[in-house]
Amino acid sequence: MPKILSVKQLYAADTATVKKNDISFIDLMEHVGTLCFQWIHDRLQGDPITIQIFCGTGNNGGDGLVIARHLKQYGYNVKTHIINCGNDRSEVFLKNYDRLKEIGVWAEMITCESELPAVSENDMVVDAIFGLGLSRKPENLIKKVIEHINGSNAFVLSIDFPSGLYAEKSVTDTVSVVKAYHTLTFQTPKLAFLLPENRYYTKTWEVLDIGLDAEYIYNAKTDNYLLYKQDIKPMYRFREKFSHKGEFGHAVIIGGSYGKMGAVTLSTKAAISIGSGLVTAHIPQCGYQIIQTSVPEIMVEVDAENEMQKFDININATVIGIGVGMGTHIETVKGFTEFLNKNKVPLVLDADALNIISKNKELLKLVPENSVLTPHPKEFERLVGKWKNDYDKLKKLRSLSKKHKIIIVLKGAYSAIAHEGALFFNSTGNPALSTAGSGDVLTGIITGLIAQNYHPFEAAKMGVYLHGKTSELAMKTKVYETFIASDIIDYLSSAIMDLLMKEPKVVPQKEAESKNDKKAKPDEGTEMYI
Ligand SMILES: NC(=O)C1=CN([C@@H]2O[C@H](COP(=O)(O)OP(=O)(O)OC[C@H]3O[C@@H](n4cnc5c(N)ncnc54)[C@H](OP(=O)(O)O)[C@@H]3O)[C@@H](O)[C@H]2O)[C@H](O)CC1
Ligand SMILES: [K+]
Repeated sequence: MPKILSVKQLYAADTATVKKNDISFIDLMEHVGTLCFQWIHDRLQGDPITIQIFCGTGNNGGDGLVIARHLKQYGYNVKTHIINCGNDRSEVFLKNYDRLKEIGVWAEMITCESELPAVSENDMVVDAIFGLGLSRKPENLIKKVIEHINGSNAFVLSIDFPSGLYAEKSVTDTVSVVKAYHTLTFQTPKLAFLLPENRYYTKTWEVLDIGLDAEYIYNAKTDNYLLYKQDIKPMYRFREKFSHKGEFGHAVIIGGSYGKMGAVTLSTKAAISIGSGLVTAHIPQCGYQIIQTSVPEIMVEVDAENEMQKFDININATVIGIGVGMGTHIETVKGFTEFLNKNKVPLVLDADALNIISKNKELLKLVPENSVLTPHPKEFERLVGKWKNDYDKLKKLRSLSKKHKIIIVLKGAYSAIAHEGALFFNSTGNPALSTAGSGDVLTGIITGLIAQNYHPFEAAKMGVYLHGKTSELAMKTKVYETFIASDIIDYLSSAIMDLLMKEPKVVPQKEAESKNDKKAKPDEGTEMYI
């Protein structure tokens, strides 16, 4: 599972790599810079645009100088600038400065504002000012350079980090951070890229495997992980030939109120679609016909007329998903409180179940261990109060989950799943999921997975992953705006199939070119994993 390492661990990984792998730091930097150059070259293919490289005087700047040298040697139109960041110059920065001179290139020194080079919107900017080593907010000349880059409208590629963005704390001066289009970050994902407060600093990012010591990374302890397909795939359970619906559990969804029956419709439909053996909707009477007509595959139990009051479930439920569209009527609050007092079944709590708990936090003590809570940020704020910044929010997330031994899915662009003090960030999804009912579907998916005996932690990770994946797969025929919550359910099969497909083999470009005459089979790389 991809680990998100701390700055300290990344520096230690460097040291371990140099020590154990018989490679000097200058060679490591050469390797890193060459990878970045290759990334650029693969995309530009010799395009004569101007590439402006802005370097600091630490090792991030050193990477920039390596990139500049290789680009120059390949005939690119490169302008290299070094920003006077003070008197310190790292040893490998200086070495690469000399290597650049050796091929006849003198980097321009920017020592004052009047020396800022013109940057056109048609240029490409490589930002190699600061990386992991940023120790304070950029000021004076450096801030001016960053503002100049941001004002240019050029395509900005940041090396390792958008300069000015801290790896593990919040930015205090939002204008002194480079706003990159893309960031090539080294070896591991960075926590900073997953936080909404940093959304404007890099539109996209990717991890370059720079070959840091695998043993160090394997043994490094962390509480932050990014979930990818390879982490979810092994969880998937194939059905046996003689299996029957009795083996796949009974999911109950409690919720709904007058005018909000759509939420239960979506949740129950998602629970049955993800494979729960049986599904029952426990709803107010006003929703009876609606649910029976819209989801014929499920059963229905009714409560009071227009909202939930009694919560008298007469089913041997494997798991109960509760709260969607439920409202917070005074009688609902009363009934829900009594329900929590009596209930022993694992729960998935969403929406109004969370809103009711927010108003009486003592209720959290009644939530069974390993239940799953699925708040969106506003619901989470109601539960834990305001946070100072996104790092503080994550701290609150860990501590609430740990304190009550529950799993919390904090929904967002990188939904964070908290379990036993650790955070697991989801990597799938896109803004198409920002649509009404999307959360109700997620509740149904997670509930339906738990019904099938997936551990609630597994169900949360797999559910969030598949939910996100549907939105990616749908973009072949839809756009963000036209994708609605029902589409998530419709695309669940595709998301599961995608999970089971082997990854297409990535052939390095040179190898691919040399094999050009040998035609690839059309279905190569899409073989089923069975
Ligand atoms: N394992 C890897 O990931 C590899 C990373 N590489 C690259 O190295 C950088 C990290 O390099 P480092 O030299 O440690 O740090 P930076 O280049 O980011 O910057 C450090 C220098 O900048 C000064 N600094 C920091 N903040 C400011 C500021 N606001 N204003 C002015 N100057 C600043 C800092 O000064 P101090 O006073 O704090 O000491 C340093 O002089 C990593 O990100 C990768 O790009 C390697 O290429 C290979 C392996
Ligand atoms: K940078």
